Amino acid sequence: MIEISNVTKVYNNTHKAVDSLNLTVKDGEIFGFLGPNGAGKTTTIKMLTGIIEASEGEIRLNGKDIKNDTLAAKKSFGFVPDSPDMFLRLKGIEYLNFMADIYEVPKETRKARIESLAKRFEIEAALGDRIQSYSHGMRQKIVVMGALMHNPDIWILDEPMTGLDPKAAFELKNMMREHANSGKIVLFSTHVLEVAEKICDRVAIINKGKILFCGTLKEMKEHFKENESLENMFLELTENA
Ligand SMILES: Nc1ncnc2c1ncn2[C@@H]1O[C@H](COP(=O)(O)OP(=O)(O)OP(=O)(O)O)[C@@H](O)[C@H]1O
Repeated sequence: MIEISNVTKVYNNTHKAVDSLNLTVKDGEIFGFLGPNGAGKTTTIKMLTGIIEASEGEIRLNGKDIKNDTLAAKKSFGFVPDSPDMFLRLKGIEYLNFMADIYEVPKETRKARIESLAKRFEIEAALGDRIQSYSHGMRQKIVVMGALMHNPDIWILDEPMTGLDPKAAFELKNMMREHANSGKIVLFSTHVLEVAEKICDRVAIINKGKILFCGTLKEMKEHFKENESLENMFLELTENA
């Protein structure tokens, strides 16, 4: 379970990027975090993953407080940031082994995991190449693979579909569904409404740091007018905020 309680982030003592956010993500859910540019999605994800500290409030991942029990909390999730441009000098396989080392994944387990993920993402042939020679989509794939090396209960992904070709996006969506169906959590941010519409069990819509709506897509459709496209609902939500 992910529990976000009264979380606020103020940048430079002036700019409130996230304002008194409350959110609970339950086991078995794919949870979409939706919002326009600058809404506060990445800021929330950075607080969730312990990259930055909340100005106020509390965040727990599987009961572990990200501020006071950081290591235990961090072990429970795998994180895919919004830019995959990192560790460019490493070869793909070196990066995966590096991630597996950090999370103390036994040699045999990691080998099987790398083989199975590489096959799914059709990246086997490139694992011996440096990441700097990869396309954006290939970098995205290797970062996703790295985040999954320790088989985390909670997946946290910031705009994960960006740059993936249709086959890879399809595979990732299937993997997200399988993970949620096994009783685990997937939380991801997006401003691509169709992605959320297709795979999320619940969504939260955030704008100007505040949650405007949280619930199932069905509830959202009922909440607004029947049969209206998510895009219209989304515009309605954000325009009048
Ligand atoms: N390090 C920072 N210092 C100051 N302000 C910041 C910082 N990071 C983000 N902001 C501001 O906080 C607000 C929320 O930004 P954030 O990156 O969380 O939005 P987002 O929903 O992820 O947007 P996008 O979809 O464009 O990535 C924006 O107004 C942004 O300019």
